[in-house]
Amino acid sequence: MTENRKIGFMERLFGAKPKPADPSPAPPEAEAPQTADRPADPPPPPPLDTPPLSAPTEDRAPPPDASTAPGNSTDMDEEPHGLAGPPETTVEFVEEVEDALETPPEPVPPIPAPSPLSVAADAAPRQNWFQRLATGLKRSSDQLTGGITAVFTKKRLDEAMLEELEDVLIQADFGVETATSVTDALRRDRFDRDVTTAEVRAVLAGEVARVLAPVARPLDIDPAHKPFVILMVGVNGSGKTTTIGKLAQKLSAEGKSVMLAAGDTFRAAAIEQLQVWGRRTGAPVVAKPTGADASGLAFEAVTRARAEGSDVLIIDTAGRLQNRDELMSELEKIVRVIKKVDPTAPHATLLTLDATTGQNALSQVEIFGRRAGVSGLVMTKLDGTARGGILVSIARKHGLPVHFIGVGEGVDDLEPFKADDFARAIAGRAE
Ligand SMILES: Nc1nc2c(ncn2[C@@H]2O[C@H](COP(=O)(O)OP(=O)(O)OP(=O)(O)O)[C@@H](O)[C@H]2O)c(=O)[nH]1
Repeated sequence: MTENRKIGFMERLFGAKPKPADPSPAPPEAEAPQTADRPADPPPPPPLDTPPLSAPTEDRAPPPDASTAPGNSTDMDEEPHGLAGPPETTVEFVEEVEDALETPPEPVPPIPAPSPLSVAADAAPRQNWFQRLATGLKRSSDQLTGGITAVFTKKRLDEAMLEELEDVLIQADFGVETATSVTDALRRDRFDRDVTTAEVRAVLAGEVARVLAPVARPLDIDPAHKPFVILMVGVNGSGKTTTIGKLAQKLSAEGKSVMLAAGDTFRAAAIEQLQVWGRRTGAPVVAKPTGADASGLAFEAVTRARAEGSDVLIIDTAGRLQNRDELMSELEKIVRVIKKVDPTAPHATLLTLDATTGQNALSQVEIFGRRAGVSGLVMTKLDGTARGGILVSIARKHGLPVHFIGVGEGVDDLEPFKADDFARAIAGRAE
């Protein structure tokens, strides 16, 4: 019987009822003309789902303009990626950046980043984190609940229902192993007995929590390192800069002195975006004019943070696709140069993963891990996908710590990752 089931399962995977196309094959290398300093990045892999709430997924089309968060937009944002002569090369701009470097920023009390989501949240009664998590994961949980309800039309659990459930879970990106462990557990405990959808969701939540518990690890800022250097890496538009802002806010609120480094020297808008976050959180920002060498900037930033006794230095980097060898080499160089100032740094290299990129995230973890020595993950935009199960696939395959997850653009929408909460929210067990 098991044998029959396995054959049926493979057929369903690759045969009569295939899973939707896997976007993981890397997009072809851009053959478009390259700029003198740096090739224009091809767009990041397309999301599998309908675009999320507002601007975010738009940002991942070329150019990867990250600055659509209110307060961050500039005229420059309209510039196509890589076009010559943007205003950031003007004397005024350069002076502005240099002035910003010279003038110590006035301490500004941290204010939450305004966003359509946080504004809406302010109007409504304030949600606690679990409620926001459950709201953020609603697309995923609705899709799952709908799929499970459609499968469990009969009371008594039979093999056909288990096979269909396996499909539902695989299509939600939980991965084959998690899907089979859920159905194996149900087969073992419930076969030929009455089962409700709530019981199925409870089994799913249990399995998800079991897989995620070992990777749900907080980001430990070791005070022995001063500064504790965090390098933020990821593909274009995955949420690096926004995550840096949210992290800076959290760390400042804990009483740590934070310095930021605008290492995405390729985009003026990214530099400005970080400066806005710096003003909001009272963190000084080390920046250079667009086009400056990113590793040189990282060197300066570590040197300055050390001289000023900062507790934490967070270095932004330009978004890059993992299959762009020369850009990944540039990242390796940044790491090498940081080590010249402090051989133990970076103390954390965080990969931000956009949950809407689906299966491609697996290859991002693998290649960024190999080239940049990723120490932990931040998964953003879980609110923009119905396939939040991808986090479970990544945890099972790579076992890297997941420090934070993002379920919105607001400053409160990033929280330390907790396996149980995530499991309950995604399985629609918000009670
Ligand atoms: N809905 C939602 N949007 C998010 C989340 N995190 C980030 N964003 C949005 O995603 C967009 C891109 O974020 P950025 O932080 O600029 O991304 P980036 O990785 O720095 O981008 P590049 O510098 O182009 O590589 C912005 O509009 C953010 O507001 C999240 O958890 N949920």
